[in-house]
Amino acid sequence: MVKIGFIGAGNMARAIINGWLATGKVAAADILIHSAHRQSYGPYAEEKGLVPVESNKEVVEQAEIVFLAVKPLVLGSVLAEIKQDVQTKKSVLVSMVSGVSLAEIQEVLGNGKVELLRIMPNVNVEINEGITALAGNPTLTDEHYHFCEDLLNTLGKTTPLAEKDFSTFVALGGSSPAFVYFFIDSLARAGVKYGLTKKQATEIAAQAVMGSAKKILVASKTPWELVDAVSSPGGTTVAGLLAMEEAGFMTSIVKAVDATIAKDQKK
Ligand SMILES: NC(=O)C1=CN([C@@H]2O[C@H](COP(=O)(O)OP(=O)(O)OC[C@H]3O[C@@H](n4cnc5c(N)ncnc54)[C@H](O)[C@@H]3O)[C@@H](O)[C@H]2O)C=CC1
Ligand SMILES: O=C(O)[C@@H]1CCC=N1
Repeated sequence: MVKIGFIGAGNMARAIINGWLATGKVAAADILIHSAHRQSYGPYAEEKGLVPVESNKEVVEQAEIVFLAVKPLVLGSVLAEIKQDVQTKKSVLVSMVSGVSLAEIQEVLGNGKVELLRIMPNVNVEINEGITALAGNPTLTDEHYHFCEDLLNTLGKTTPLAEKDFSTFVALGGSSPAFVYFFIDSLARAGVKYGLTKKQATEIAAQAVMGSAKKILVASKTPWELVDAVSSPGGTTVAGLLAMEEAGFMTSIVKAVDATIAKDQKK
């Protein structure tokens, strides 16, 4: 089997790995992992049956596909560390690092042609309900692109995306789970204000959000038409919607997207 390596063992690496292990798409023994500190990847590797290795270089030496799951600030030093081995081994590098383009990665790696895939997943890949954007560099073969796409499709949905749109995708797909969790928590907190327990209120709010998202994905109506369908004339929903708008609901969402994009483009 193809060996898959992870450099970085944080939230995103674990979400992807846990998603694969849940479906059996990738065997634990085919996943190699290393990160900055033994205590941050050793116990996790042992718990899941992954193969812990001693250095980033070793990940590249032993894996055909290498996922870069580190923060933008450390990417440069990681690339410098593995540069030689990537050229020799001809590994495919898959970067999920936000705000770093394929051209910037290639520049650090030097002139040799390296197969690169840039992805932007979200944490919901852990429960196989993620959305992941993909952009390959010209060197990436169709075979390797489709292999990675197939791996990522088991984690939810994937979409090919022009690199110029990655910052927008970060806001709408990568960071947005946090925005939605925040919305659910706010709704639940309001339920607590009126006497529900937090657990009860969170379950009600989360189920309502999940059902609403599913409805939008299967309905032939636009979200606005669905809003109208819930809003009975003179009823409770329209009163709530107008209060949300008075508090600037849509503006607050657009501002969140603006700020996310601005931050991504500053990395
Ligand atoms: N958390 C999320 O929801 C998403 C994160 N991303 C991207 O994924 C990347 C990782 O994010 P998280 O997992 O959230 O961060 P994290 O902070 O949870 O994990 C970072 C990992 O990198 C390791 N690390 C640090 N220096 C290292 C080095 N020199 N060599 C090897 N490993 C090293 C750390 O030990 C840690 O395991 C970031 O670039 C982020 O932009 C992309 C999509 C969603
Ligand atoms: O907060 C971040 O920088 C990363 C990118 C997308 C989600 N988390």
